[in-house]
Amino acid sequence: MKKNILLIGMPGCGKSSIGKALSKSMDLKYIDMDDYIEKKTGKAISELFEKGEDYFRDIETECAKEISNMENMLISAGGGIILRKENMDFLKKTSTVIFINRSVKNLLKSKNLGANRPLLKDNENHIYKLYNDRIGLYKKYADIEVDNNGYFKNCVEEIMRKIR
Ligand SMILES: Nc1ncnc2c1ncn2[C@@H]1O[C@H](COP(=O)(O)OP(=O)(O)OP(=O)(O)O)[C@@H](O)[C@H]1O
Ligand SMILES: O=C(O)C1=C[C@@H](O)[C@@H](O)[C@H](O)C1
Ligand SMILES: [Mg+2]
Repeated sequence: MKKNILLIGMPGCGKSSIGKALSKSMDLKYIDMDDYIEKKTGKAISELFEKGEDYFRDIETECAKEISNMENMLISAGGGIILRKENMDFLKKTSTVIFINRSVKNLLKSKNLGANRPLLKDNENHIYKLYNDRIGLYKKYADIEVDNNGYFKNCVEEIMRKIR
C-alpha cells in the first residue's frame, strides 16, 4: 500500500469530515491542503485568489510537491487539485487517491458554500458547471471512488473496506 491517502472531490463533498474520521481509524496524520497553503503563505485562500487564480494554483502546485514527500498522511485536497496534471503526478507517487462523489443537489445543502470559496462566491449555482467540468478528472485520477450521498459513516466504512 502507498504511504498516504489523498481525498479528492468537489468543494463541500465531505473530504474534511470523512478525512478526519478516517485518519483516526487508520492512524494517519490529517492534513488539509488549503490550511497548509494558508499557513505557508500567511494569507487566506481568498486573498491569494485576489492576485488571480493562476497565482493561487502555482502555490497549490508547490504545496502538492512538498506534501507528496510526506509519509503516513491523510491528505484532504483542495477541490481544484485535479486541474493540473503535475499536481496529480506528484501526489499519486505516494498516495492512494480516493474520489468522494456527492451530488450537486447535496453539495448545495452545505451552508455558505460560497463563503470561503472564491470560485463560488458570486453565484453558488456555478457549482453545476464546476461539477460537469471536473467529474471526468476526479474519476480519471481516482484509485477508488465512493458515493457520499447517504450517511457519511457508511462512506468511511466503505473506504476502509476498499482500501485493504
Ligand atoms: N453524508 C453527509 N451527510 C450529511 N452532511 C454531510 C455529509 N457529507 C458532508 N456533509 C456536510 O457537508 C458539509 C461539507 O463537508 P466537509 O467540510 O467535510 O466537505 P469538504 O469536502 O471538506 O469541503 P471543503 O471544500 O470546504 O474542504 C459539512 O457541513 C458536512 O457536515
Ligand atoms: O474547487 C476549487 O477550485 C477550490 C476549492 C477550495 O478547496 C480551495 O482550494 C480554493 O477555493 C479552490
Ligand atoms: Mg475541507
